[in-house]
Amino acid sequence: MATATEAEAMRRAIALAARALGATSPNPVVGCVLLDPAGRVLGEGFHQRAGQAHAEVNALRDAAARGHAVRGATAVVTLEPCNHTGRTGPCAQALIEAGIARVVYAVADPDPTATGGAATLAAAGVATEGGLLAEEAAEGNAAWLFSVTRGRPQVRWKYAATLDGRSAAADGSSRWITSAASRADVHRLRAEADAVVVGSGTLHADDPQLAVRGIEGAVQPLRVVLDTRATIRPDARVLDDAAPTLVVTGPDADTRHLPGTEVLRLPTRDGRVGIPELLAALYERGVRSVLLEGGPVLAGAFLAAGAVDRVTGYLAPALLGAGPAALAGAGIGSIGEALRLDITEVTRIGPDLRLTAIPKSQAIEEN
Ligand SMILES: NC(=O)C1=CN([C@@H]2O[C@H](COP(=O)(O)OP(=O)(O)OC[C@H]3O[C@@H](n4cnc5c(N)ncnc54)[C@H](OP(=O)(O)O)[C@@H]3O)[C@@H](O)[C@H]2O)C=CC1
Ligand SMILES: Nc1c(N[C@@H]2O[C@H](COP(=O)(O)O)[C@@H](O)[C@H]2O)[nH]c(=O)[nH]c1=O
Repeated sequence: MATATEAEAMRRAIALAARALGATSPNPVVGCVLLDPAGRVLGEGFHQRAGQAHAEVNALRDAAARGHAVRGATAVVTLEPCNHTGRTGPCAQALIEAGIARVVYAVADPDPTATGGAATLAAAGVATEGGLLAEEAAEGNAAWLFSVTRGRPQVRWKYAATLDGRSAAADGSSRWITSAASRADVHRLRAEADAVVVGSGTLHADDPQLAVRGIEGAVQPLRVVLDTRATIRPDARVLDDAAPTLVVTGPDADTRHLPGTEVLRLPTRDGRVGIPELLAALYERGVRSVLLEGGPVLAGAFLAAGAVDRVTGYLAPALLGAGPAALAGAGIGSIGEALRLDITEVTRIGPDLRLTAIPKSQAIEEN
């Protein structure tokens, strides 16, 4: 049984892991704390970027830098230590070689190429225990765990609307519905995502930049524009150098006006870029989480494709009475077909409300 000190160390490891959310894909976020037999912290670390040292190795280095020997110590890790040699060596082996006597981890590694660390540790005589604070640790790694088991990124649809559910005014103007505080909060969502996606409608109406602003050290997500016929103008703000951008078109789009822009041609469905094809291609590029920023037509198409996994709505205390609804054309005709969600969070942000919700079907699956 894990001790209260180990549980406290796991909470710290989960917090450490969260610091790198949005920066590690295609890898998970992982945190690690090393304890001596009396429960004192010897070292701690987290995985900061794909290709760089894993959490366990950083914690071992931290202990060494602090002048602490780790032989006989306990490693508390948010994810089962990996068992494979990828860009870095296997962590299970590193822990064994360092003389770690006990490993307590939260979540088993579902990645078929990396799994098996617990068995390797146990075979080497290391006392190994999984499942400590598993739910909290899994929530911290939700997008990665989701994507690795399904082979597509997890999609969070974000929208801003008035209390009567309008996402733009009747004349098409929509800047700004929500407060500056809410819009700043959206930049945190962008920073946590690997890619931010909009359709050509939003592109032409808003000329959005879609980069993370105001968060120091944030890794910029890939900006993705779904533009079947490549109607984007070369001077669109989304093509500036603040972050990488991918313009996704149908197979026959004329892109001669976009020299130097990365274009991905995908098959169409009903004359528009295919969403399953898009998600598969993004996964292939290492994208594990997508922030879908609109607009209503594209959001409806994602919903119809069964590809809305999280919803974050910012509701402003304003009424419009006309103008597009937040979501259009999702192919839902009767109340029985409504996608039912569980609200998992409600927070006041300045004058607005932020709501987060998860489809009921996924909540059942994940419990
Ligand atoms: N309040 C908010 O949160 C937001 C509001 N808005 C507002 O919404 C309005 C724009 O809305 P909207 O036109 O819905 O914008 P979208 O960004 O949803 O763009 C829709 C267009 O995307 C293209 N597209 C490419 N592939 C697909 C696909 N598989 N499914 C659906 N569309 C696809 C289509 O054009 P094509 O095939 O020709 O490329 C389609 O017409 C603006 O007024 C904007 O200000 C926008 C975003 C957020
Ligand atoms: N109007 C509206 C939003 N609109 C979204 O923000 C995008 C603009 O991004 P950027 O150019 O980077 O600031 C825009 O295209 C649309 O996706 N978001 C909100 O949080 N609140 C708002 O009231």
